[in-house]
Amino acid sequence: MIELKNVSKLYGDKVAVRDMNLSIAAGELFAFLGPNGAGKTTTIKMICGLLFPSSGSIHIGGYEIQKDGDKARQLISYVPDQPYLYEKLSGREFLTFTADLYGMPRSQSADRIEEMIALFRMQEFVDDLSERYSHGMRQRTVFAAAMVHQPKILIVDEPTVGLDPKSIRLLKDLLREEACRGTTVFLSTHALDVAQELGDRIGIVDHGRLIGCGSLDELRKQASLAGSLEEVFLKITEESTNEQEAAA
Ligand SMILES: Nc1ncnc2c1ncn2[C@@H]1O[C@H](COP(=O)(O)OP(=O)(O)OP(=O)(O)O)[C@@H](O)[C@H]1O
Repeated sequence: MIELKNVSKLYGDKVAVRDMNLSIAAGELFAFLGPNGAGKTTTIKMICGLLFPSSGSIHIGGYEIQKDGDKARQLISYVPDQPYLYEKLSGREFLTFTADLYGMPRSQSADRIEEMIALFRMQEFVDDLSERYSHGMRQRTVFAAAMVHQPKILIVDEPTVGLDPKSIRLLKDLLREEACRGTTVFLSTHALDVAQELGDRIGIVDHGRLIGCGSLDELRKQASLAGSLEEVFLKITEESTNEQEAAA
């Protein structure tokens, strides 16, 4: 569903993503990890078609993102780490606006919007202006909007930051259910417990390179460790840093 072939991205001389190859199947929940500045956001922006690779190719549902960007983007919803809303719209108006943008007929979108309001427990605030929303309410509204047109691919950046434990549980269950329904979920996070609990596979990126990719057991083998994802992550990234330093 998501296919990156030899993808690199340069900002001037700075290599943000280096020769990345990655294939993510339909219905997979893929967790993407990496230290600050590793290249995660750049990779996400390229998958969403917001940035183009300097070299290599990206296919989304079979569509090449540079040639068939509109068709590829139609399959994707992106939930950024900062939930942005139009302050003078209510949550319900924002959901309607989003459904309109995706070309959903009003007869179809009305029921789907009600479903999303119930799923994200937005009933109490959905008709208030979003300028009054707390961070958690904003996050839930942005998620509901991202899912209103039933995207085949859901890309989420740091979804649990600033949420209370109940909302985190709701979100984790939802992402798992979406994947079970066949949605491809690409989850970028620093929360290793979330990645360990949810990820079918985990990709570790460092200095723009994919330095580990597989199930937790496969990553444990790579690190020669039987520990938690945190221990495995630290070992793999430390080895990568040592290699970089030796090469330099
Ligand atoms: N617009 C830009 N111009 C120049 N350099 C950039 C730009 N955006 C990102 N970079 C650089 O590219 C590298 C990768 O950045 P990116 O934002 O993709 O990392 P990240 O893994 O998302 O980091 P974080 O976890 O801190 O959000 C960093 O060295 C960053 O400084």
